[in-house]
Amino acid sequence: MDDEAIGFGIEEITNYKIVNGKIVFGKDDVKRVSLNPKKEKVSKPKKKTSVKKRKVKEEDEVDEETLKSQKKQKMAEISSDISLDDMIAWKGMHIPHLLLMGLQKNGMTSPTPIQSLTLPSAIRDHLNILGAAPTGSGKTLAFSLPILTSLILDNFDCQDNLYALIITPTRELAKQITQHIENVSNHIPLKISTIVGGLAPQKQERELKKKPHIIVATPGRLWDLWKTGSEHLTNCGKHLRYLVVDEADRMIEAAHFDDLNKILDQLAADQAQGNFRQTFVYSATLTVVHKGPQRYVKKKGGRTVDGKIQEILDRLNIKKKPKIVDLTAGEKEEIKPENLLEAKIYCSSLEDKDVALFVFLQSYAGRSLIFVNSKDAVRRLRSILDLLKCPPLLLHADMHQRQRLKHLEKFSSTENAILLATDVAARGLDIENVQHVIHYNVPRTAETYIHRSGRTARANKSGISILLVTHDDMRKYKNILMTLKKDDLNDFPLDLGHLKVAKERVNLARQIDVEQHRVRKTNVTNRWFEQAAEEAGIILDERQIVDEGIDAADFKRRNQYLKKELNELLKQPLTRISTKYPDLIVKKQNDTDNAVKLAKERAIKKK
Ligand SMILES: Nc1ncnc2c1ncn2[C@@H]1O[C@H](COP(=O)(O)OP(=O)(O)OP(=O)(O)O)[C@@H](O)[C@H]1O
Repeated sequence: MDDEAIGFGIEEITNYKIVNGKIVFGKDDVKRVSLNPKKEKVSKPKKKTSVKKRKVKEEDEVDEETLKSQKKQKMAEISSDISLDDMIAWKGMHIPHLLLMGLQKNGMTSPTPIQSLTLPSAIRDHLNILGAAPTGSGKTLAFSLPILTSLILDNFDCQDNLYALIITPTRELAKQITQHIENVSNHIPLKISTIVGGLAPQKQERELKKKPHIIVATPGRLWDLWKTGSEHLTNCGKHLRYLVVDEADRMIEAAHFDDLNKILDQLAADQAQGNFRQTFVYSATLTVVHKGPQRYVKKKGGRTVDGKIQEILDRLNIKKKPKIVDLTAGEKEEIKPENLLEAKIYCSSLEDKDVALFVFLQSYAGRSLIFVNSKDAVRRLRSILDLLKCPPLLLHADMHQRQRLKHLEKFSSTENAILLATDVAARGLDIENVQHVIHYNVPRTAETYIHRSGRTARANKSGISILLVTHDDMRKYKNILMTLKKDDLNDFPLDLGHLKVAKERVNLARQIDVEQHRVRKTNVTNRWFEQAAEEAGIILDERQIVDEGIDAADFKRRNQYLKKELNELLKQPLTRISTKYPDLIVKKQNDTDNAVKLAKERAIKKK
């Protein structure tokens, strides 16, 4: 990091009012006061300062140097005498007072390492940034604070043009980023909109008519609105000052890249000559490259770190060399957050996995997030956990958006809750106090493993990630270990004292589920045949009816009997609910200062 950045006085704006949604600065004298109480002196005679409403020049007139010096001048002019003693750690980050107030309100009294290492370069030096840092380390504010700072310094005067565009892979993440930005923006007249699929496009078109300064979007819906000629988007490239691609390594994967590419092409085509735009690219796995058998490595697109970075720069069309801050690289480095404990439970069969999961959920209270690889697995596990009286909330791509958000909200607000999800929940979601992440299925890539695990142990809190592994998973498991440069994960010492009892219950639940599912499937198939025959006006041949030898009355009787038996067993508590973990889980709290120091040393070494 550039040490020059530190020591640049903290910028504060205090003499303002908000009139008609705009900041109007007072004409009072202002003074620069050190936030360091020791250095605080009686202020010098004050210079008359007024921050005039600035007409935004046509972008093609604004060159980088002019912009830099204008901003620097304003930074030097704007100061205050309000004491923010507890915010001293933000000194040198070039964050205006209005934002410091928002940060203070949210208890963010010091920047996280990725914020310390990127904010001065983004705000003062106007650099493009490529940032890699562990999950839960504050990357959202690392890219949001420079945008908000710039908007404040420009007095929100962007003539109703789109100022910043943040693109992200999932709807929930888009909503969450908007929320994080709003949380620290309560002192500024910010207009921000979330544009995602799954909600009525008409409503989002109305949102765009409000001409937000910032749009947070998923690429599919954004491109849909762009295509239909939404005014706020058409030609926005001429004025757009900030482009953020969050979870960039995911965004350039095939599933998302088509729409993203069209958006980037449009932005490039609209960009006027000399236009100064900053691009921020962030992810926890930006620099993860696959190690392992050559065949696997090739398939997963892994090469060298430099190769991967270059690919991202090329795909996102970033021409000007960015500042790269990588807090996940290095031979001995761990990509995971410091307070995350990783472990595995070896299971000899799928049945064993179900038993291990049940015993774990019964033994440890708290918020647990279970990841599976498919919607089929969601269906099966949901049914079994329901029968075992551990009902999970669900999150997968086939659910209606409202339902997805409702389940997430319920999970976030319930102390002992289970969320059963596909990888749609793997990236970015910031749910407070998730204590356990359980990988019921071994993920397909190391990146997914890192992101899933990162839903716990966020913002210096502790958490556990447990991988359930069977013999069939071994190849995938070994490949993940190789990429993460680990020999093996510790075994989680699950208390199997109640194994026999647990097995009995789980097996009953599995049996009920298999039978229920068979009946349901047969009914659905037959209903489909009947409907098709009716629509075609033909009489259904008896041989076409699927007959699995199921007698409806028989099934009902048996189903009721098994359920009653299971419910009787479940009346006896399996183990005592505990919040204590085995010894290996106790971890020290992270020391942010040390982390910053370490990261700086690393950055210097890398150079
Ligand atoms: N300076 C700070 N001080 C205290 N808490 C912070 C600070 N910056 C961010 N946080 C909090 O840390 C949590 C994690 O932040 P964020 O979601 O930005 O992580 P992330 O690095 O983007 O994670 P992921 O890689 O999983 O997307 C959030 O709850 C956020 O409010």
